[in-house]
Amino acid sequence: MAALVEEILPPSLDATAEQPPLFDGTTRLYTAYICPYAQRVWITRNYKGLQDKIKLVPLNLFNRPDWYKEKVYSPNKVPSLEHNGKVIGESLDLIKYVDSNFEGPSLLPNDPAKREYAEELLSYSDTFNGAIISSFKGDTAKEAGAQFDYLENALQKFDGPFLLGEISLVDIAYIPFVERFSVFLLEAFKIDITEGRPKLAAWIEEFNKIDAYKQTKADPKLVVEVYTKRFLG
Ligand SMILES: N[C@@H](CCC(=O)N[C@@H](CS)C(=O)NCC(=O)O)C(=O)O
Repeated sequence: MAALVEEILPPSLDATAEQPPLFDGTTRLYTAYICPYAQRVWITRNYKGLQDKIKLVPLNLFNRPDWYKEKVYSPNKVPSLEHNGKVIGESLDLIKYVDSNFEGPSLLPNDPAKREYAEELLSYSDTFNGAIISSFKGDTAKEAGAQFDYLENALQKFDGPFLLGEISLVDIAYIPFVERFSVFLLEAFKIDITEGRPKLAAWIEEFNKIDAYKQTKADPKLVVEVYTKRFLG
């Protein structure tokens, strides 16, 4: 369940910050507020009501503390999760890990047909993101449009506003990216991704009602700034 009271978010740690204790029994999500991969795990944690069980350790990715790579997680990326004496990474693995190793509502249905489709959609997410990012330097409307059509079609497969009907890890895997692409495409290309895609529009609207998600949304101004620099520079 979503927390009723809005969580006060801790400040991001930069290169000057001291390392929090490691393996002291606290479960920690090393994250960055701007990172869509980390946001997947953050939403999962919030949705399952694990705010008191999984502590957020936000990092400033532009001025990262050396101890993160040296002592915590050598790939030096976020997200990573410190739990039970080890640190593990990769957002798609982490959302499944958090779903199956912690309490709270399950975020994967038991229905085998839905499970199979979940895997298909999860493994498609890198292709989806990659195609949209490369569309920024190509025929944006056509190439990005094809990816949003894919989601629009996927949303028609099961009854209900979410990809498997009910909300699941699959929706949580896509929303951080759709959120950023939607802001950036509108601002930089005047493309409204919901135009002519009623299912996608309803999906985004449903998400915006969920506190577990709302609290994780990225600052749209920062998204535009970072994306413009990274993809149009
Ligand atoms: N495949 C990874 C990707 C994580 C990732 O690329 N995170 C970015 C921030 S959004 C990062 O930490 N980049 C820092 C770097 O690559 O040095 C996952 O799904 O968790």
